Amino acid sequence: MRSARETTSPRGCPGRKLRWHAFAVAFGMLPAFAAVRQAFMRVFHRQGVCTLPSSKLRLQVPEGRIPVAIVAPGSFSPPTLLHLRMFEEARDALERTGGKFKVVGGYMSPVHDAYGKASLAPAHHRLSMVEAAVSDSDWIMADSWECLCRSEWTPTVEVVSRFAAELSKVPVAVGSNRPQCGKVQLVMLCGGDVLQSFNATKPSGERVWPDDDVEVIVGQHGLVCVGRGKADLGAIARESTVLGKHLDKIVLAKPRVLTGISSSVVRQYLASNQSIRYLVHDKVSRGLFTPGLVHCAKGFFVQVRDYIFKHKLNELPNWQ
Ligand SMILES: Nc1ncnc2c1ncn2[C@@H]1O[C@H](COP(=O)(O)OP(=O)(O)OP(=O)(O)O)[C@@H](O)[C@H]1O
Ligand SMILES: NC(=O)c1ccc[n+]([C@@H]2O[C@H](COP(=O)(O)O)[C@@H](O)[C@H]2O)c1
Repeated sequence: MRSARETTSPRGCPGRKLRWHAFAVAFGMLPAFAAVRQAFMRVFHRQGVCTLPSSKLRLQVPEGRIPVAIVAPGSFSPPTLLHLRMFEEARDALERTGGKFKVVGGYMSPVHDAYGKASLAPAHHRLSMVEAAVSDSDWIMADSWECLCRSEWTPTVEVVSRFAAELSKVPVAVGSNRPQCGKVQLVMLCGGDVLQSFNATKPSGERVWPDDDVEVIVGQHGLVCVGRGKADLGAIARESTVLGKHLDKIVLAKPRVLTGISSSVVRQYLASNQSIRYLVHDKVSRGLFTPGLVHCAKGFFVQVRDYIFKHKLNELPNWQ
């Protein structure tokens, strides 16, 4: 497998972008500078700080295979081992689908703080934890565009479309053909709860996911969904008007092992001062990835504990 690091990037000068990115990340690790970092990332967006990471992309796939990249939008507050496991399940499911696809890379895209869920740790902490969680994966990457390079929450359809547009600039070789742009197909990755939410309506009567958005995400790109519980995902997809039209674009993965691990469970462990080891990647739980991450992980712990202290909670806070 050739990696993008060994090749000349189609978008030129990756070294310079990486140095800028390293500076931006190091700078933003200091919590006091979080807002400055966001502004900094936005200002330098045009200069390449927020360009798509491509170092782990596979640039060659076997003859007859469609190169596919996977993007999982989510809160990742914090990222758990099951988020990583979800990517492995999704890749296996896609590559099993009639030997049609070859997965060339995966992206975790933490949502912007402005999404407004009370359980969101600040974006720079979540991004750093995601970066730590994927640090020893040879194919999953963390992308900062959605959480740090935008000034507000971005509907997922736009996130997915931006990934597709960026990946269309990456030349990939199929078999012995010369590398060509526009070959990579993008699919969104989600858990069964998100698939169910495609049919959900807010108390205001508004759809959680507008049908037009689902039409683009699933109909134009594709969806791989990993079961989290006993829900019959096939039935959910068939019974939905918009999903039902695109069953050929939906791949369902049914993990052999189900656990109740979720970010909320991890937050509850943290809140009650219990170990979170083996629920999250070790580098996330120990915060030993970089000096920056020590800060980040401590920041996250301190946030939760401060909350408990401040509110004199004897019980677990309801962070959901
Ligand atoms: N155990 C799991 N199996 C399959 N998908 C999962 C699992 N945990 C999370 N996901 C999926 O990962 C994506 C991001 O999830 P998110 O960051 O909201 O995590 P979460 O564990 O559901 O968080 P929370 O507990 O805070 O609601 C979503 O598509 C979600 O369905
Ligand atoms: N209409 C939309 O684009 C839409 C709706 C709900 C959730 N989402 C995304 O789904 C992800 C998970 O959100 P929840 O944790 O609320 O399920 C987030 O990245 C969020 O941006 C998008």
